[in-house]
Amino acid sequence: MEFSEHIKTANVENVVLTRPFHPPMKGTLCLTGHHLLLSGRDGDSSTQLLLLLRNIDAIEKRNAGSSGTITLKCKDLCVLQLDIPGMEECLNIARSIEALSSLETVTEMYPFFYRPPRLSLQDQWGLSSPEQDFAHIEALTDRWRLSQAAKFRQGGRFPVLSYYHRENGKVIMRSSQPLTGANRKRCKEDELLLQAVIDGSELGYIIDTRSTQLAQQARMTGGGFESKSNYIAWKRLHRNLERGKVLQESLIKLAEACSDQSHSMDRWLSKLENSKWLSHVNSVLSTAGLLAECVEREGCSVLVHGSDGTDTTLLLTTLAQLILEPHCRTLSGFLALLEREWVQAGHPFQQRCAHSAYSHARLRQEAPAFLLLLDCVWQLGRQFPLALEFGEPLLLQLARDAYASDFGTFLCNSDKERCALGVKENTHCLLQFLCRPSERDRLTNPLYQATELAIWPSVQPQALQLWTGLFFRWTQSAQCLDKAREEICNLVTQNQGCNSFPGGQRLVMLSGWLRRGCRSRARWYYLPARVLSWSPRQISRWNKQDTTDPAPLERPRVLITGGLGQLGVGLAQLLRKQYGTDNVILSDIKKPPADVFNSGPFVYADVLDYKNLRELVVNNRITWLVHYSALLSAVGEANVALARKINITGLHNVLDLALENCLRLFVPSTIGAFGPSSPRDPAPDLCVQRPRTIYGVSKVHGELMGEYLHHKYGLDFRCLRYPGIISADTQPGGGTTDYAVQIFHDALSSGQFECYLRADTRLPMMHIDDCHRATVEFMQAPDCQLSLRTYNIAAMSFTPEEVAEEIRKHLPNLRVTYNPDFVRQTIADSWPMRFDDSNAQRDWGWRSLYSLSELVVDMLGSIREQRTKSGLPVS
Ligand SMILES: NC(=O)C1=CN([C@@H]2O[C@H](COP(=O)(O)OP(=O)(O)OC[C@H]3O[C@@H](n4cnc5c(N)ncnc54)[C@H](O)[C@@H]3O)[C@@H](O)[C@H]2O)C=CC1
Ligand SMILES: CC(=O)[C@H](N)C(=O)O
Repeated sequence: MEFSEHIKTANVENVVLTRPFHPPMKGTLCLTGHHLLLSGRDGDSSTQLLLLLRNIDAIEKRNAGSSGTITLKCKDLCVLQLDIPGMEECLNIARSIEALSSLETVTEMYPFFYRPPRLSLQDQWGLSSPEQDFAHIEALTDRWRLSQAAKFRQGGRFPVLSYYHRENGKVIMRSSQPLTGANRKRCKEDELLLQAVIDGSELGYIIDTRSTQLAQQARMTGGGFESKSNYIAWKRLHRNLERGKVLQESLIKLAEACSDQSHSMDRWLSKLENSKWLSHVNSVLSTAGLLAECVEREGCSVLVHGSDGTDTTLLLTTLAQLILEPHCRTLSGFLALLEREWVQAGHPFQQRCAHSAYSHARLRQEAPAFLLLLDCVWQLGRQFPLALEFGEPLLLQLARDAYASDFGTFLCNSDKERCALGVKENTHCLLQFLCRPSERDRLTNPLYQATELAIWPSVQPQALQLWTGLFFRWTQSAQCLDKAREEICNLVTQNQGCNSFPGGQRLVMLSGWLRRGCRSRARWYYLPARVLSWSPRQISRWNKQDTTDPAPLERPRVLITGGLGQLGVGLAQLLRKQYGTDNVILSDIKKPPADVFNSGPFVYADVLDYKNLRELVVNNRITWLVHYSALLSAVGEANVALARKINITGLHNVLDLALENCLRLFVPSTIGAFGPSSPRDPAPDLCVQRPRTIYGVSKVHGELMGEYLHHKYGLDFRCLRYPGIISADTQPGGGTTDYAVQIFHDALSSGQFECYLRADTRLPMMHIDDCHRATVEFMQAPDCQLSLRTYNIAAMSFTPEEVAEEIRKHLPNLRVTYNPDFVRQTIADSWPMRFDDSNAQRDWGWRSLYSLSELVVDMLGSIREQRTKSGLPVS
């Protein structure tokens, strides 16, 4: 049938179009085989609407007198209304649209007629070439075996390589379910194929995207799963991901909720929840995280499948690659990934995207699996604003083109069908087109900064948001989003012209401003991370820039590791006063005393147990991490292996966590990070650092790692070099400066003190209150005020003799003897005598409050009070 046979009325005058964000437009409507065109005048200028008929999901007609109204509900969720004079014209137009928007013959569809000026049909179709990508990997098996294995898998989808981890050599494979059936059939070739992937000693995982129950039920219809006894080295994990009708209904409910602006808050929230769309996003992202974790962290190969291997399987393999593989996060890498994992892998686009959310037609094979993928990618981009080279415009275009496109990429249900119908010879490839330099500007993320690290998505409830750019696109103006993007582009350009910061740091600072706000430089920058999500609702809420109080949501959630030592409890007290008791969690591997346990949240956390730490951070929505766990100088020298483990391995765990979860990380360093070859009086921030203790070596390592990750990946790393800390309420944990605490206790208990350092050993010291205040002030300092990531802080400097002399002003009978301990004396002799902290004073206004005489008064007063309360004698 010719197109013209579907068109009874081709032109109608005086049609009025009503559409979102435009005034009504009157003009001439014209219908062609593939488009609806409305040309009219808007004031002095002529305007046009050109709508691809395939984009129309549902048509609703209404007659009123001699005219009629047609409502067109589009697959991209836009809703248009046409008021057409003449009832017959209206009916004819509606009938034509109904017929032409649902053409079934692929070669009649618009991509076969689309011939834009600068594109040639000779242009190559393929972006990715699996043969080339995986050329370095040995072929796993021969053709015959493959054909046997293919017969054993649904639709012939035998396990194929999807991703190869270059560092550990592990792979992600995908397939369909094995056809074991009720008789538990097996296939030697399939078993050998999987066995060939892992050598005998290893374990592999099979992630089955169905629940155990569904997988078992599949046996009744000829499908099934890999039994433990036949696939000995493979461990099956079942994760129930929704598919098909359930997903489609979820999209329909969500679109319905989003299109009605009259909902009250309660109704909106309940409709949103009812749609379960965000739960699907959550399940998919969590399972993709699990898949990536199996490969990267556990070092295991993984096979993924559900039933057909063409929907949920592809969601997981695509997202895992985005999480793990930096190249997939570039524009061309991502498009090649989509081509490989969706177009070539045989996602049935034509069936799945036949209808979108508005159609009244009976559901057949529709399911928004691809849309769900794009939503998950959007969530990743929102959580890691610098990590993806492409931005939201690309995702929106893909979402639209999957349903209705000028290009042939998403036609048909498999590559085989595409080849049979000559799609590649007779249509243009969208993915190829999007890679053209002319498109890049529009599609790239101005903040992009490549990172080699995996980007682990957070799936805690607050981390996932509704993709308003897609679902509210036609109900809320996106103007402010465009403006925000424009401003970001300007900022990036301006920053590129600013020579005062090295290239990488400029962007990091920019993102820091955008995320946290830098009030000291310019109010304008006080746009928190949410702006990067382009969410109109939030922009208007957060754009109130005049307030100087931190927004309540900006309150940090703090975790302190090693919190039961000399310093942790006091810091927690101070932070809790400012941010609320529940927002500060102390942790340690020791049992807390009752008063600490009762004063606020406490959890067990071993810094060597990465998983547990990660759980704590994720479950408690931690945003600041204070890493206090360590073995101090004297104890460390007595147990080098343990010190290395806790101080270095523990630190690496914390660094990884902080990077993954965008935490502000505080790691204290020490006067012990200097050695005999460093300037000693005073020691500046930057100088030779060659410490001679494992404690000092681990601290220098920490300073350098943190600074490196800051410069390379933007980690918000902050480090203060503390002097010896003097406290009355808590005991020091085995350092070289501990004598300066013990002397007060002994002075008040026995009046005698034996010092393990020589009388003239001068070291920098500080009252614990100053130490805590410095830490909190430094943590609160805006990024842009910090010219360094590691600062010395100083207060006073004294020898044992001098402090004893000061104590004698209050306790004249104090007797001090000196019996130097070789290890601690050697350590102390290698440390600075004084600290230069002028950078901290200049950059973020650091000042100590306690002098030696004030410290002595405070220490004696506090310890005296403690002893009296406990009924102990006071000398
Ligand atoms: N107290 C001082 O004079 C100075 C301290 N610092 C640094 O400040 C931080 C805190 O110091 P303090 O409180 O004095 O130390 P501390 O030795 O009193 O406390 C360290 C805490 O770490 C905990 N810990 C040990 N192994 C652990 C593990 N595997 N997982 C979790 N926790 C573990 C211990 O149970 C202990 O409660 C340390 O990093 C230290 O190097 C730096 C300079 C001076
Ligand atoms: C100064 C320190 O780092 C600590 N108190 C120690 O003496 O080890």
